[in-house]
Amino acid sequence: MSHLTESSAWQALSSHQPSIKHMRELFKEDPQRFEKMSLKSCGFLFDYSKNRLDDKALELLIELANSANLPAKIKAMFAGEAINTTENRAVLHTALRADSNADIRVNGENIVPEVQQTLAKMEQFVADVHQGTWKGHTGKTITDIVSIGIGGSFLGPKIASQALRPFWTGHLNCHFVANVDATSIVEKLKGLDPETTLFVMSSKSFSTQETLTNTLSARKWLLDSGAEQSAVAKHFVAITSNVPKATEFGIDANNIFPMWDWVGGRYSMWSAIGLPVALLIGFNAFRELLAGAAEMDEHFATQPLEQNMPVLMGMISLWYSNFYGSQSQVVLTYDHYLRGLPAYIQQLDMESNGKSVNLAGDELDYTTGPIIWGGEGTNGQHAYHQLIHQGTALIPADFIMPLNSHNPLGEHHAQLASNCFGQTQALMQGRTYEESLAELANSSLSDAEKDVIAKHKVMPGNRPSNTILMDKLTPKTLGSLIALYEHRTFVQGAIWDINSFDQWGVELGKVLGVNVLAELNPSNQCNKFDASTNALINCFNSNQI
Ligand SMILES: O=P(O)(O)OC[C@H]1O[C@](O)(CO)[C@@H](O)[C@@H]1O
Repeated sequence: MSHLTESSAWQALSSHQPSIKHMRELFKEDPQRFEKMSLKSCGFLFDYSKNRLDDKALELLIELANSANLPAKIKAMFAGEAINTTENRAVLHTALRADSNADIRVNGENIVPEVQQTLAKMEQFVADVHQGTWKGHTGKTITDIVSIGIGGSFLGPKIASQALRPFWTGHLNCHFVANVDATSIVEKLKGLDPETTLFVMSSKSFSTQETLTNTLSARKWLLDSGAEQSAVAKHFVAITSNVPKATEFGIDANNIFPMWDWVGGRYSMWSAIGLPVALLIGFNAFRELLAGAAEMDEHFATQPLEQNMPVLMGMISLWYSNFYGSQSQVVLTYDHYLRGLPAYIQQLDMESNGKSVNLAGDELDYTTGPIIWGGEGTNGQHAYHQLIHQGTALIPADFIMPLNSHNPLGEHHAQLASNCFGQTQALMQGRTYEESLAELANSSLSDAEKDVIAKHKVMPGNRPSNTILMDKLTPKTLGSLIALYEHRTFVQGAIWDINSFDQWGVELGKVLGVNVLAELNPSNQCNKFDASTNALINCFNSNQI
């Protein structure tokens, strides 16, 4: 057994779990349950009362967090300790949104001035593009941004741009290209004018195959339109921590926005990786996004564990993973602008906490990161909610909804809200056999038929959910929301004693992919690999038309 599973809090949680009553009972017994199990902070109402929790379970979860030294680990992250131990790096996405007077040190040096300088460079660039001072090579004003990047260098800017559509200034349109599948870039470039298109190339490492290939194709598209080589400087900017490689690639040194090895890719939208967002919503709004995240940082760093939103979210999610065998969790956004958020949280959480060894490298005897998925409500209600309500898997859900719509139209928003709240209620209370039977009382079915149908209509209930409400979706609330999930991910990694900040699991596929690429040639008969891989390669080689 590991240190964690041997701990008294873990053992006590295991023994206590079977005694937790159905949530229906818990709500009946305690009229104060919502007041006790909800929290208001950073512009959110966080309702966690519809969970399989009683006072004792909550107390023990906080005890587990304490026994895993969570408070000290939070301090270590904010202080810039090298908590990404396998890469010997600090983890300081929080420094990207820290106050300009803050003093945060990496290897003895305050990194805040450098962060501020980069923000100033971004601000100037946004102003130049918006005011038309920055022009394309034929002197025309830029109208379209094409952002090229993948993973953390794509999902953050993409979902933030989508979420903040009502805040776009109207100066620009933006298109995102991530996949190496040519269809992605070809379709995005259709209808764009090379003279008025600016490419923002985002790659922390400047070595990601997809991003380099797409950038080369973008450059070819520009040059094929008749532009001279010198035009590249007017149409390409890059964000990277590998400045030498970017200049070697041909990006003008003045057009490079730095980032740093102490920012993880999936935590990087607050750095210059967020440039497409700033170009769309303007720099003041971008600063609001940072301010929202900073507010959540402050909350996370200072609030006691039992009133700390990311801590509660993290511990509740861990409760289901480790003590109920739940393998998946769902994020349901009741807001069309937030439809991309589940995919973002999926990468954030699964790339961070999809690990099977602890910091010392020992294999774990407990479950880590769950499968995160989700989508937009109410659409999901007519697709996968059936399984969440009546399937055999336990899938805790996060419901996220702004109280006010950017598009108030008739009864739409009230209907959206009623669906959101109704779903959390149905998941919690379910429907008993007796209730199902009663619903059939006036039907013409025989008693035997009623019995069968009633059994099919039974919903077990006791299915957990959190609800996160905010007044309105704004740059600030979006910043707080994303930071909330970042810190939730951190909390779980800290308890599980894993490194949430490396991603060795994605490396092998990249390396093998390069070896395979060398074999893809119509005149080649491959026999270097296993029988399946050889056959797939040879099928490809012999079918090129
Ligand atoms: O920004 P880069 O270096 O191009 O990397 C892109 C993405 O690739 C990964 O390394 C692995 O998928 C992510 O963590 C990262 O965000």
